[in-house]
Formats: sequence, C-alpha cells, structure tokens
Amino acid sequence: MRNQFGTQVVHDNLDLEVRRGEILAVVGGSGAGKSVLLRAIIGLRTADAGEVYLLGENIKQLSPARRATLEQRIGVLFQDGALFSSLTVAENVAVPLIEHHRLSKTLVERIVALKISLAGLPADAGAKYPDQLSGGMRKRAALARALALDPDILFLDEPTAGLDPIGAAAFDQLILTLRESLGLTVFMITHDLDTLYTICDRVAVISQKKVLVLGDLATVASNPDEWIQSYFHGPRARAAAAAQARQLPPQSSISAPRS
Ligand SMILES: Nc1ncnc2c1ncn2[C@@H]1O[C@H](COP(=O)(O)OP(=O)(O)OP(=O)(O)O)[C@@H](O)[C@H]1O
Repeated sequence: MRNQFGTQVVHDNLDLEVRRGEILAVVGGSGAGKSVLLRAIIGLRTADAGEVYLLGENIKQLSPARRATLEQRIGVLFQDGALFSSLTVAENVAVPLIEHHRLSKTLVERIVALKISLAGLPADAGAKYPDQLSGGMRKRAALARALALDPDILFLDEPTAGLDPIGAAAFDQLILTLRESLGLTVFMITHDLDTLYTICDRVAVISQKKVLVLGDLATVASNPDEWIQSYFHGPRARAAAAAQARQLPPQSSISAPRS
C-alpha cells in the first residue's frame, strides 16, 4: 500500500496481513504512519496505491451496499472514544443498532445492556453522559459501542493512552477476555509496552514507510534496527518485560508470553 500527502510519502510498499483471531499490535515512532494505516484499512481514506482487503474483500471494489454490510462487521475504538457528548452511554451504544437494524425498542435496550456489561461497566453507567464518566469508563463506553454490532474485528487506536497503570492493565485484560470469549480479531495501535508484553500475539513495527518487521515479541525485539532497539530495550521496556516475567510460571518465556 502507498499513502502520501502532497510530496510527503508516508507508506510505500507497505504490506501487512492480520490473522484471524490474533491480537496484533502496530507500533512505530511518532509520525511513522500508524493512524494513516488504520484510516486506510477501515476506509476513512483511500490508499494512493495498492489494495486493502478487509475480511477478504477488496474495499475499493465494494458496492455501497456491500460496503455498508462490511462496515457492520468491524468495530472501531478511536483514541478519544469519539462518543456523542449529548447522548447517554446507552444511547451512544444504541446508535449503530438503530442505524443498521430494525429492532424493537425492548430488544435494543437488551442488547445495549449486554454490551455495557461486556465492556465491564456497571449497569447504571448507561444512563450517564460521557462527561460524567472517568477516562477509563469513557473508553469502556466507547468499546461497548464498538461491540454493538458483534464485530469480527476490532480496531483500537491507543486503547490505554491516558489511563492510569491499573486502569490500563484492566483494559488490557478486558481486550484479552473479549478476544477469548467472542473470538475477535484485534488490530491495535499502541505505544504501551505493558500491553505488548501482556496481551499481543504479534507486533508490526512501522518504520521507513513500511512494515519493517512483523512477528512475535522476541523476533521483533531482537531486530537490530536502531528505533526497535531503543524502544524494546530501553528502561521502560525492561520494566514491562520484568513485570510480565513475574506473572509467568518459571518455565514460560517472556518472549512468547501466550504461546
Ligand atoms: N490529513 C493529513 N494531511 C497531511 N498530512 C497528514 C495527514 N494525516 C497524517 N499526515 C501526516 O502523515 C504522517 C503520519 O501520520 P500519523 O498520524 O499516521 O502518524 P502516527 O504514526 O499515528 O503518529 P503518532 O504516534 O504521533 O500518533 C505525519 O507526518 C502526518 O503529519
């Protein structure tokens, strides 16, 4: 895939495949093009060259109707949550249901309550407005909305950014639980080393306009690239790896935490 803005080439010959059922993390320096990649995959921008296959379908070749159907199979959690501030949490979660399905009010309410609970929020959070919630609860509310239509794949843009370490760890566990229980595929942009060490199956490093390396944590962390070395072997990475090692049984390897 190629993406550029004027003369600035952000991606050139970028190639990335996400496997069904995996949690894939996309990392890279600031401005490397992670958000542009996400936008190109979910169809918010058209790649300047190359193809994007989403759930096996070439998004460029979709009819508007087919595209709308496909969009229902993906859930997106944007970094700021992007909730409608004038709607309650329950109303926010109901938006995709009302938009895409003709359902009775009772059924919508039942599904909304289920999604709110799946996202780990108390039932009374449904009646609250986004500005009445903590940052962590707002993320969960946005996640409940992203799950509204039972997506096959969940796209997360820096899901733990802005959360305190305890909230971030809880959110990581929630993503892991949802993947296990709903069979989701998860594509996430993250800077969070703890997330990488705790819940990700594979990591893709975006650098030099492409996917520089893709693989499990051990493979990626051992790549000699300068940015990778400083990212995976700096003090914060060592702390994340040590924390992960403490949680694992002795025979497990920190480099393949969930193999
Ligand atoms: N709409 C746009 N118009 C012009 N340039 C853009 C646009 N969107 C992104 N860019 C440029 O593309 C490059 C990649 O941006 P992107 O937001 O994808 O980076 P990122 O890897 O997500 O960075 P960060 O980790 O800081 O969020 C940047 O140089 C950015 O300025």
